[in-house]
Order: sequence, then C-alpha cells, then structure tokens
Amino acid sequence: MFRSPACRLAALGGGGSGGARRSLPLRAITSPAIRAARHPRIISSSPAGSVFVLSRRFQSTNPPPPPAGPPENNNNDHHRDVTTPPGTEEEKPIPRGWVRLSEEELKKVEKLLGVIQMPPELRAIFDVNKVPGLPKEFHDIMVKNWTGDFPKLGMMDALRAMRYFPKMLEDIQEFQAQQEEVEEERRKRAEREARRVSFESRKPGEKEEGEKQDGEGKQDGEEKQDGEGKQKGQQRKRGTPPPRPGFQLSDTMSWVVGAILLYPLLSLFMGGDNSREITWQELRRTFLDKGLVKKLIVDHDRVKVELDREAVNSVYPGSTAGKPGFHYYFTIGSIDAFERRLDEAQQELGIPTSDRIPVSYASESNFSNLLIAFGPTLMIMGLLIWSARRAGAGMGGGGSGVFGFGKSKAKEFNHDAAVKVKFADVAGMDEAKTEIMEFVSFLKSPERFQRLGAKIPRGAILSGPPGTGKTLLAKATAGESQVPFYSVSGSEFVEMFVGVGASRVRDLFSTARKNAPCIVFIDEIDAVGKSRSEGGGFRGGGNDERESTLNQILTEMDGFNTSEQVVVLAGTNRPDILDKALMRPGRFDRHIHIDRPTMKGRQDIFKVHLKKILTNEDLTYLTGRLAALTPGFAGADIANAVNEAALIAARANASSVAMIHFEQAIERVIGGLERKSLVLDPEEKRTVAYHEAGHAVCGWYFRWADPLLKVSIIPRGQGALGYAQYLPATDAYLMSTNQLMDRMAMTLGGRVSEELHFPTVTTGASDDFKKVTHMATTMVTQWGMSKKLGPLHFNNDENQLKKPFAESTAQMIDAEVRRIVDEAYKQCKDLLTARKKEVGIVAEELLKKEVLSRDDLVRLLGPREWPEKEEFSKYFDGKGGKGTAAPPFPTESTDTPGGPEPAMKEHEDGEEKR
Ligand SMILES: Nc1ncnc2c1ncn2[C@@H]1O[C@H](COP(=O)(O)OP(=O)(O)OP(=O)(O)O)[C@@H](O)[C@H]1O
Repeated sequence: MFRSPACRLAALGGGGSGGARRSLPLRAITSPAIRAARHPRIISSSPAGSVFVLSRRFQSTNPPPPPAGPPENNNNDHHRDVTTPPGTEEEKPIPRGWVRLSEEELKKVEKLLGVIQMPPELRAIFDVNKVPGLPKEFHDIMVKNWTGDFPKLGMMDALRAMRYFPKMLEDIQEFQAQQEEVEEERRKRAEREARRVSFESRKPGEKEEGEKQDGEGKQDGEEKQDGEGKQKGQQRKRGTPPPRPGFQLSDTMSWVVGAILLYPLLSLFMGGDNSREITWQELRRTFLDKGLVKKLIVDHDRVKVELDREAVNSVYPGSTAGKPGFHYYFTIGSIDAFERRLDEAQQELGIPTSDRIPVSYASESNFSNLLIAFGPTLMIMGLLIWSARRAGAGMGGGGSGVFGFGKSKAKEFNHDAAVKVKFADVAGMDEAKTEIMEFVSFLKSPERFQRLGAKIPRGAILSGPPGTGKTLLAKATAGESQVPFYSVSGSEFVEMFVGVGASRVRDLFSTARKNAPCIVFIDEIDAVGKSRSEGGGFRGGGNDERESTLNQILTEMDGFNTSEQVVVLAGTNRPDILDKALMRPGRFDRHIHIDRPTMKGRQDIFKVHLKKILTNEDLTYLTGRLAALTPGFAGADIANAVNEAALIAARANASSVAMIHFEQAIERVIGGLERKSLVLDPEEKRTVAYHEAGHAVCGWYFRWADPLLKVSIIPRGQGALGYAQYLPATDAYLMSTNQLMDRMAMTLGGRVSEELHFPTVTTGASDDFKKVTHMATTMVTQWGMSKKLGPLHFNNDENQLKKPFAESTAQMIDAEVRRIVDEAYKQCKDLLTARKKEVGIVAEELLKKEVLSRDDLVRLLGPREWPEKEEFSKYFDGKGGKGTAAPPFPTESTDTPGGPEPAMKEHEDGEEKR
C-alpha cells in the first residue's frame, strides 16, 4: 500500500491514521518534549512540517544550564539548536551539549583561532562559522578566563581545557556527518513532495495510469532509499561512524592534536617567550605616561603589566607589545614602595582618583607552582617506571616490571626441556664423576641411604680452572637423575638494589622446594660467595648487597631438612676466596676439584667431541697425537679446537677432517690467527729469523730443554713476529733446576743470537726477559732454589703495600735473581758461540721456507743427541714429525700457571746438566 512519507513519520511520532494528519506538522500533535520522550530520535520539525531524524546525541530536549557568560549569550535558545523558528533567518545548528556563541564571542573565538597555528585540516574542522558553538564546559572555562581579547588560562584551566579537545573534535566530526544525513533526508523529502504535487495536479485518467507507474517508481525509489536509510541506520547502530572524507582521528591522535593545540594556547597565555622584563622607568616613559596601561597584577615581587592592546597598536604599530598573549613585567622590592611609586606617578600625570590604573593582587595556585617545579621530575620517574615495567614484562618467567626484580632468573631445564647431557658426554674426570654419582643415586633412590640413617650431602662445590667442565658435570648429574635442573649464575643475584639478591635466592629455593627432587646449580658462586672479611681492610667497607645474598644462601641451605631432595651444586674458579661458612659440612659438604685433564683425560675428551666430526683418521692414533699436542688444554679448549678443525676443513672443501686440519686448528687456538697482512722488511725478517734460530738451536742442544716441534717466522696473534714451538714434557708436574735452567737459557737464545749476528740488538726479546725474570724470582722466593735465601717462601703480594720481608732480604732476593739469570745467559751464550754456524744454517733456511719442522732440523743439524720421551717419539718421531703443528706452550710459556713443583736441587753446585 502506498503511504506518504509524512504519514509514515506521523505514525512514528504519535500514532493514529496518517490520512487525517497528512498535511499537519508534527509539532501540532505533540509537544517536542513529549515526542522526544516517546521517540528520542525525533526531535523537532521544520516550519513546513518536515521532520528531522537525528541521533539522540544531538537532541536538545534537555538544554544545559546557561553558562556564566556574557549576557548576550542567550542560552534559552537551546531548543533551537537544530531548528529554525518560523519567521527568523535559519540558525546554524550546533551539537548537543554545546553552547551557541553570541555574536561577540564568535568574533573573539575567530580571532583566537586566527592566532593559533594549526594544520589546515584541523582549521577546516574548527570553523566557528560552520558550527557557531563550543562544548559547554570548554565554553565555561574560556568565558571565565576571558579578559580583554583573549582568554588567559592558568595551568589548571589549560589542562582542563585540553581535556575537551578530543571530545570537541569527535563532536564536530560526528555532528557534521549527521548534518549531511539531515541534508540528504531533506533533499529526498523535497523530491517526494514535488512528485506528489505534480501527481495530484494531473487528470484522473492520467492519474491512474501515472499512479501505477509512479507507484511502482516510488515504491522502487522508496524501497531503495529506505534500504539506504536502513543501511545507514544500521551502520550507526553498529557504532561504525559513517565514512568521512578528510581528517580522521584515532583516540590517541585526538590527544596529540589536543596537546598540539594546547601548546600554542599555553605559550600564548602563560609566560615563556611571551613576556619580557621592563624597568619601572621604561614602563613609565613608554606606556604609563601615554595612558597605555590597562591593569597591573601584583604577584609577590613581580608585577605583570596588562596593556590596552588596541591603543598600543595604534601608538606603536607592529610592536611586540601589542601582540596577543604578550606581556611585560617588572620586579618590585616591596608592595608598599610599589604602591607609593605608582601613586606618585599617577598624581604627577594628573590622573583623577576614579580613573586610576586598577591594581590586582594574584598568586598562582600552589598546585600549578608545584606542577611546574616537579613536573619534569615526575615525568622522568614515570618514564623510568614505565620502561622498567616493559623491560620486566619482556623478561619472561622472571616476573614482570619493577615488582619482578626479586624473582629468580634461574633457567629451568625439566623433563620437557630435558637435560640431554649424560655422564658419557663428560670425559677425563673420573674421580669427580664418581663423587657426584652419589648425588644421582640419592635423588633416584633416597630410601637406600635414609634406611641406614645416613645424611645425604646437601651440595657440592665444583671448583677448577675455566672450561674444565664444571657446568657440564652438573648438567650431566641432572640428566642422569632425570630431575628438574635450575641453573643460575651467581652474578644474576647481584643487583643495584640491596635486598634484591636475597629475595631472588629465596625465590629460587622456594621454587626448588616446590619441584623437589631437583638440582640447583649456581655457577660462578664466587660472585656472591666471596669471603665476607675480604670486603674489609683498607679497600674500605663491605658490600651489603653481596653479603645479604650470601647470608640468604647460607640460611636457605640450613633450612633444608634432610628429607628434602634438593641438591645444590655450585661452580667456581676461585674456591680459595669463598666464605668459610659456605664450605662447612651441612652446606656444601663436598668439594670436588676438577683440574685440567691429563694426557689420558684429553684423549677421552677428544673422543667425545670427535664423535660429532667426520674424519677418516685412525681414531686411537688421532686422539693420542692430539692429546700429546695439547698439554694444558681444558675441555672447552679441546671442544673449540675440534670445531675449529672442522671449520678449517670445510673452508678447504675437504671431504673429511684430516690430521693437518686438527693441527692447524690447535696452532690457531694457541698462537692466534696468522697475520698474512703484516709484511716485514727484509732486514727485520732476517733479525726475526736469527732470533728464532737462536731459540731452536738452544732447544736442540740443551739436554733438559723441551723437544722442539716447529720454528716459524710467520707473524701470528698479537705481536708475535715469529715463534719456536716445543712440546713440554707432557703434563710435567715437577720440574728440576736443570730443566728450569735450560728453559731459561733457551728463552734467552733469541737475544743472544741477535747479539752474536748483528751489530745491534732489537726490542724483540722483551717478553723473553719478563719470563726469565719471573722464573728466576720464583725459584728464589718460592721454590727454595737459592742457597743464600734458603728454603723460605716469600709471598710478595702486589696488593699489599708492605713487603713481608726485610729490606736486606729484598736486596738479597734481587742479587740472587740477577745471579741465576746471568748464569742462564752465560750458558746460552757459550752454546750459541760454539754453534754460531748452526744458527746461521737454521736462520737462512727459515728465511727461505718461513716454517721449519722437526724433520727439517734433523736434516740441518743431525738427529738430536738426547733421547725423547716415549710418548713424544710415539706420536711425532714415528711419522717423522711431518706436518707437526703447535703444542700448547711455545718456547716462551716456560712457566705453567700454578707453578710446577721443581725438585729440590741446587744448580749452583756446578753439576753437569747436559
Ligand atoms: N670433561 C669434558 N668432557 C667433554 N666436554 C667438555 C669437558 N669439559 C669441558 N667440555 C666442553 O667445554 C664446554 C664448556 O664447559 P663448561 O661450561 O662445563 O666449563 P666450566 O668449567 O663450567 O667453565 P667456567 O668455569 O668458565 O664456567 C662444554 O660445553 C663442553 O663442550
């Protein structure tokens, strides 16, 4: 059935038959308030009876109370927000909740917007000519502060005003979209009305015909329009704003825009660059005498001068003083003096009392002062807390934010992320393994021990040089016993804040207890477990944080009851500095020392790591030879050398890793990278060749010297221009004076050779001297190898200011060291003078070939007079020493760290050593 649009709308508004009221305006049926209450979407009608359908948001059935504004602002007109009363010029609608601006306000706001710099898109939105209003609250703030041409906002008002910017933008955008819809509706209605009028004015016959067509057309059109309308309605219901071209703002962006707008507003109305100091005399001369001062505002010792801008602009056109937002101020000594002076000036100028310049006394709110003073600090603190929270949140598992500081950062390896390491992967430390296996049996079947009343050890300290496999052993323990394994480094307990370490320890142990049976491994425990007395002395004060962490560890370990199956293992390189309380039985009951592996140990470790490597070499021979080449290597060095060999082989596109790759890898691990780019001039090269030949010849002819493997003049590593490599008597745990003397003499061989073959000497031997001196000093002060000093141990700790021996003893030590070195020097010089020719032969061959192997030396010098050790000949002489590479300690490394214990033998007695 055909229904006219008016009829449909009337039915919506008040019910009843549409036919009777077709031509009546809706307003005539019910009052706007009643209609709105029934159908909130209908808010008013136009004089011609047209009805606007607007969203509730812009409905003005309940106008807000009038703001305290200028009288021109007629707020009783609110019901006219979107309507045009009959007989008046059509008023531009404003959004609901907004206040229409009076003519004067409109001008002021327009002027204000003119001085604010803002992007054109925003300017298009903030157009008071299009929407002549402001949000009520915003308007109130502005009106309250509007003095003169511009509002002068305090900090609080500015901040409050800022809050309304986003809302204002949102309102305007939504409102404008709504307006477009209303326009569209109005246009459609007008079209329908026009069609109706033309239809009624036609003849009846035409009418029927036309009605049919028209009806169809209309129906079509209506359905279509209706459909569109519905679509739009649905769109709104779903809360999707109608797509609008132009400036779209997200929530955050609105705030940013708010801040952008606020900034110029603030700078316009609050201090900053918009004020300048002026003296009283200048003020008087320039402004007061000319009647340009409108008001003076006294704030403590500062007086703000408010000028009559229009007058200023006419007297001083283009001056800054006339700019909006700018003001002068001057400082006063006391208010009394200022008032007196002002009075006098006005009297002199003949200003009548009634026209005197008004003076007001203001003080900025305490809050804004505080905000200005502490604002930046608060901001920085906020930023810090925020970033700490973010960092904390990213820490995963360690709690979040600053409040997660106290959480332990222990990594958990449990059944899922199972520890794959087994005892079979740990080689070369059989004793340590046996010791620790007991922990595994305890964790696996505790009743076996408890039945007999045995107390299970709480933990073990694994000590030893770096890379010897302490962590690996702990992991293997966990892997074997199939229990969760918590690994944490001692340094992770050390934080900037006191108490954090202790709290992390608490957290770690409480987690461990919850997951018992389990193993806790604290690596590098010396970071927190250092002896507490160490902090004292002249170095000043202890470390509270470290101590409290240590105390917490002690307490936690005491707290375990014997049935709790939590085993604590700790790793350290420095067991000597650990606090005694840690080491006592009941805490870390077992001390397991893991030393560098022996020859056999290295062989086993090589076997473990070679499993992952593709090689066709005979494994027994390979591991034996590699182990012989690497005395002093720790497990980590071996793992590194094996991996390095594989890399070298891959670089050479080899099908498998061969002996030569392993030897090159070992050489590289010991000596560092070859420095092919370092090119020496011929004279320098000659010196290096004779220097190295000196070492080599000494090593060849001294009986107790280590067997020589290789001499090279290819620069390597840091500053080594050439080197001679020896294979120290494998795993020498004791050294005799003979060995020491020969080693020292051999070390001096380079310098002596330079002296014998060149007119001058070079700096190349400095490192040799350092080693020789150190060796001789140790012989005298620690190894009791000086008859004069006797069997005494003088510990000369460099950290102690006072030497632990008398001055005369010091002189004696110096004399003895000198004597021993002199003797070694003489021994070397005698040999090299006698073997000058041999040194020349070796040096010249070196210059030709750059690297000489043991075979070359046999060829040049004849076989060595002294038989080599069995192990050496097994792996090196058997194959003719071909392709031999680096043993771990080149000539210079004569003194193994920790000091091998030499035999008590006096060298002064002139006993034959060779
Ligand atoms: N005995 C060993 N058997 C097999 N591999 C070993 C052995 N010792 C060390 N390694 C290898 O060296 C690597 C490093 O060892 P690990 O981290 O256990 O040494 P660490 O003694 O804990 O060193 P640090 O004292 O510096 O912490 C291991 O991952 C392993 O590949």
